[in-house]
Amino acid sequence: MVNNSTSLREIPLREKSIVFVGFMGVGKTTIGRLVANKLHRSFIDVDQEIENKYQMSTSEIFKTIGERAFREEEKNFIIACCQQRLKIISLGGGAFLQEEIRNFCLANCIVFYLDISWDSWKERLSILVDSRPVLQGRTIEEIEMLFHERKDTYSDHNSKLMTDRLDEEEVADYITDSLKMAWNLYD
Ligand SMILES: Nc1ncnc2c1ncn2[C@@H]1O[C@H](COP(=O)(O)OP(=O)(O)O)[C@@H](O)[C@H]1O
Ligand SMILES: O=C(O)C1=C[C@@H](OP(=O)(O)O)[C@@H](O)[C@H](O)C1
Ligand SMILES: [Mg+2]
Repeated sequence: MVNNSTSLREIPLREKSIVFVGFMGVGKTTIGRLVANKLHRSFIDVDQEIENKYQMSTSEIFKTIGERAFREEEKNFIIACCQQRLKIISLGGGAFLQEEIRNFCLANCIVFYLDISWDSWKERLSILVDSRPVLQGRTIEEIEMLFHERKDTYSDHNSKLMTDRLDEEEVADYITDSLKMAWNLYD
């Protein structure tokens, strides 16, 4: 369920943009796109926006302009998108490490945390590693440590779903239904 916390009062709840956060590979991009289709809202994937701007993959951006510059772009894009209403926005998994981004998203949007257990996540590693520069050159033990460290980062959110054992459609349906329920309850 979505909490009707005080920070969600200024904009009507049903007009707030929805922001998906969670560890890389949990499904933010895939689920965000599906939820946007189901709710007839436009979808913004922040990584895709940055890739379009630079005409490069995220891995190439990390290699050429560097992670620090990527993080600055990420912050600027997120702050711009989160000022818009009625959007579905998927962040990159590292974005919530920046306090400014966290605070801005929580103050202006509904933050939806997609969670996954380590056991389920590690089955996806082989399909993720080539496109996720943060995973490259790390041992599985280092990745597991990063996975657990990052959990704290996502602890500030308005709503959360454990996605283990749910396929993409099931996750998107659950989220769409819970949002509609919250809108009917609180707005
Ligand atoms: N609930 C799910 N069950 C199984 N696979 C999933 C699920 N959600 C996403 N995936 C798959 O996991 C991979 C990473 O998804 P993606 O949406 O790119 O994650 P993120 O944006 O969080 O990095 C994709 O291959 C996607 O199809
Ligand atoms: O967790 C991270 O630091 C990152 C996650 C990626 O996005 P996804 O979470 O969509 O994979 C992308 O922003 C970049 O590779 C860095
Ligand atoms: Mg993504």
